[in-house]
Amino acid sequence: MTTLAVRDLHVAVHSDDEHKEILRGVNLTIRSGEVHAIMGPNGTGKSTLSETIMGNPNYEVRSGDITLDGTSILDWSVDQRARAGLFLAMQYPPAIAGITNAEFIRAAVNSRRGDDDQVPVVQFLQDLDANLAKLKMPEDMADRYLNAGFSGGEKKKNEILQLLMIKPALAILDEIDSGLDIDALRIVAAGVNSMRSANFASLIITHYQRLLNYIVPDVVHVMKDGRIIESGGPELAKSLEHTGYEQLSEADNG
Ligand SMILES: Nc1ncnc2c1ncn2[C@@H]1O[C@H](COP(=O)(O)OP(=O)(O)OP(=O)(O)O)[C@@H](O)[C@H]1O
Repeated sequence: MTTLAVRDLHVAVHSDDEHKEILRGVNLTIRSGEVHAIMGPNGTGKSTLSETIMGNPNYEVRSGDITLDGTSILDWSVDQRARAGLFLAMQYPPAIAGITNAEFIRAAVNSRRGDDDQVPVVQFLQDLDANLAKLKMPEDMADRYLNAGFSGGEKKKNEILQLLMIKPALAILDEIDSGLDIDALRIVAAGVNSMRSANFASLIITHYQRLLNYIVPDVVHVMKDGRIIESGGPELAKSLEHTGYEQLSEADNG
């Protein structure tokens, strides 16, 4: 069982000429078995939160804490966080020439499993083929360089392929629905839903209620101006579709 807690988190971003505070006191607790969604206007800090949880050094934690099962992870490297079970499906996954998709995924799977428990090659390939089929991805996508020349939708599916292979304890999915056609959206959502269990937690960042019709979250949060200003059940996402974000104010922040 895993509990990720974010406590009064203030984060600034390193840019050339300024140190702008993007997150201004975020509080969030996600436990195994739960799926949380974060919605909110553009530029409000959703990706900043996900990158900070994963340990991207471009984001500077000014104050507050992020804990995994009660232990602060602020000093942990990205690698340590990944080995502890955190996973980020990125909004803009980078392409890496020279490393095939299969090599990358195998290295990630083995890193998560540890030196004493490396995945046997045959088992890895069987698992990979099964998950490629599940996501309706052509088999040759495993042998292509990571994300090189992948379409927008293929990149998103590939992030979910990694999710299914690595089997993290807590997955942050940053706009995995953007750029997906309707069929791909269903396939990706089914892939995520197949991971749902008492041992898996997820934080889903999305702009669209539509994704949440397929992956029904336990909790929906609204982030605005670097804070979570409202939390509720799946019905909150539905009402936002009608009302938008304008009427929500920071005064609602608990
Ligand atoms: N590396 C960076 N350099 C400069 N500004 C940055 C950087 N990263 C993020 N920001 C700024 O921080 C703010 C929050 O960005 P972030 O990507 O977290 O928002 P978001 O809520 O995920 O937005 P969207 O819904 O549009 O994806 C934005 O104003 C963005 O321009």
